Amino acid sequence: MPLSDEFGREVTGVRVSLTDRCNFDCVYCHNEGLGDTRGPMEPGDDEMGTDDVVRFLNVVAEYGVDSVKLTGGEPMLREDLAEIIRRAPDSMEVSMTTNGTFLPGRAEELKEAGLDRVNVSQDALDPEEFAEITKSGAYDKVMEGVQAAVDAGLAPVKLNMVVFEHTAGYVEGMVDHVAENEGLQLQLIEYMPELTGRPEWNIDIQRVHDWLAEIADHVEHREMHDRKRYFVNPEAAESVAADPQPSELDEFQGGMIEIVDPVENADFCANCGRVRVTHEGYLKGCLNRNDDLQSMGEMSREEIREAFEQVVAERVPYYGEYLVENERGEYEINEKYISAAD
Ligand SMILES: Nc1nc2c(ncn2[C@@H]2O[C@H](COP(=O)(O)OP(=O)(O)OP(=O)(O)O)[C@@H](O)[C@H]2O)c(=O)[nH]1
Ligand SMILES: C[S@@+](CC[C@H](N)C(=O)[O-])C[C@H]1O[C@@H](n2cnc3c(N)ncnc32)[C@H](O)[C@@H]1O
Ligand code: SF4
Ligand code: SF4
Repeated sequence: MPLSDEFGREVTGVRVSLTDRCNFDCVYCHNEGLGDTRGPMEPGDDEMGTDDVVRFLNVVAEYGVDSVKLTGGEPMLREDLAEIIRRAPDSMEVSMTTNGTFLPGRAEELKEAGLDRVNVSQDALDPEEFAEITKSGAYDKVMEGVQAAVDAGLAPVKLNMVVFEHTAGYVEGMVDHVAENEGLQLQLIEYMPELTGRPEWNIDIQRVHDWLAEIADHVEHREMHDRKRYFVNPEAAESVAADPQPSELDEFQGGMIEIVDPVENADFCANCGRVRVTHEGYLKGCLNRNDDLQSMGEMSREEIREAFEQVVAERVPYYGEYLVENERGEYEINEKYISAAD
């Protein structure tokens, strides 16, 4: 039976950041709240070891956690990635979010190890625009990586595109791209300035919703985060039942566009059921907070249990509870959490 926080939010998933290292330097990167990705590429002493990650997953599986997202930094920089996946509990769906550069030649091996699916970050279809955003010349590798993931059956392969000032003009092209290419789906992620600053890069995500609603044949709500999914490929949309089961939607292969819009969205936070783990082995109840880190000590099973129960008990929806709207419509820290934020 999954644990719930005092806002009735069950925790059924974990997001594990395997490293804060990365071979890219994306201009928008929040690095899951862990600071700058730049620095040495060699494994740091501070990273959780293979056994710690596996032990953690086994303990939380006992609490009904049935999915894990491996992320980073760039999770494919971890040499023990396949081993972690292989030793993850069978009861868990294992997915990964990656920049895709290391997928060529390795996607098959990860699939065999038990990886179910991948999300690959891709913010533009043009190599120069791509380089401008990621500060990397690895465009061809990423395109190859996406194809390698499709070929290996890591489905659905979701392309993650951050929608902000630099990319707003590429959204239409990306929508066409996934509609035309079988095996791909698109996640349009609202730029989150909370950890990175630059609020002037924000675009109005509602305009993207409105545009997709106009061209979509079918619209669904995903339970997680109350996210909206638009089905834009007419032929593909017809193959979805009138009242599809979530599993059918997950299998949908073409023209599906999901919007991830967490910014100032209390409904998104009210439906948030995932706890995070930093590469150093700290639990974290919310992406946007840095005052809720919970140590797992030496990561014995008992310490993991205690810390996990505590972090769940202390989870708070960020928008709507930790931050509340004032009379001017701006979000500010709820008075009852002000001492925690100091
Ligand atoms: N604020 C906030 N943003 C999130 C949350 N989950 C995902 N995001 C944003 O969406 C980005 C992409 O998430 P992914 O790692 O691809 O995974 P996902 O979309 O959440 O999960 P799946 O759709 O199940 O693959 C994250 O890096 C965040 O920017 C969340 O719980 N809170
Ligand atoms: C931090 S990255 C880690 C995994 C991997 N390196 C990658 O890029 O896919 C995870 C996701 O966060 C997204 N992301 C990073 N910074 C963001 C921001 N400020 N706003 C919205 N999404 C962001 C990225 O686009 C990526 O899809
Ligand atoms: S690839 Fe991922 S972790 Fe690396 S800089 Fe880009 S968004 Fe951040
Ligand atoms: S509560 Fe935090 S982690 Fe959950 S959706 Fe809101 S901002 Fe994201």
